[in-house]
Amino acid sequence: MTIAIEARNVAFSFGKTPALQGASIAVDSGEILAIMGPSGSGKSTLLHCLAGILVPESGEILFDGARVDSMTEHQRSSLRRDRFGFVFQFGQLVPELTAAENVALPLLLSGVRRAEALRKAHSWFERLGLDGMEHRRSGELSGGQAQRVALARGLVAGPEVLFADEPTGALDSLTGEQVMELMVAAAREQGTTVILVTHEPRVAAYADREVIVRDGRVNAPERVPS
Ligand SMILES: Nc1ncnc2c1ncn2[C@@H]1O[C@H](COP(=O)(O)OP(=O)(O)OP(=O)(O)O)[C@@H](O)[C@H]1O
Repeated sequence: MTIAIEARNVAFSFGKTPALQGASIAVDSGEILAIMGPSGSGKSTLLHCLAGILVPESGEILFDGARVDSMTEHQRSSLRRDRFGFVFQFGQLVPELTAAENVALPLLLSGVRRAEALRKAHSWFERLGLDGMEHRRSGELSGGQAQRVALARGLVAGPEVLFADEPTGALDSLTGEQVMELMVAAAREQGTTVILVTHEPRVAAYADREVIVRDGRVNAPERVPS
């Protein structure tokens, strides 16, 4: 197995609040990893450090042989745009844009021509059960539909790593499972590595592996003796 992305002994604080205190994790290429753990344990901070959104105070982030933590802001921004995809808890669609324009956004930002970007965006609607929703704005979509649009936006540019922070957190459990099924199927098809933060065991069950973050460090899950 090739390692896609790795955190080595990463520390990060918000002012005097330590969020990560020596967190290490290596994620295999194509692996779907669930990061679990109590509220405030550092899950989102770890995701943000891996994704090059936050820069660790110490430790290393490695992606495809490169040190993400020592890149310039411009390099990290290009990395996020060109090689990573993101899905957040509240879809965070741009309300002024149609669903199709929202999905096309990462392609437009990478310089793909508008017609081509919209064509690629449209192909995701049928795939995610969103036929006919292309021209709606986010206010005209249900929570589950909006989150599927956000998922399409996260995957449309064929990212090597998809970062998903509580992607089902705002959905009821059935809708959440539908989003997870689509996410896992699309990721497997594209060979995308997925790093998923969730506090829901039913959501984590879709992953190949679960780790637990406690007090800013990563542990393997505790096994209940049988
Ligand atoms: N922007 C911020 N400013 C100040 N402190 C923060 C900020 N973001 C997170 N923290 C603190 O850092 C620690 C880790 O937060 P983080 O959001 O990574 O935890 P989490 O495990 O993702 O929590 P949750 O499950 O509640 O989302 C917590 O003590 C939190 O209060």
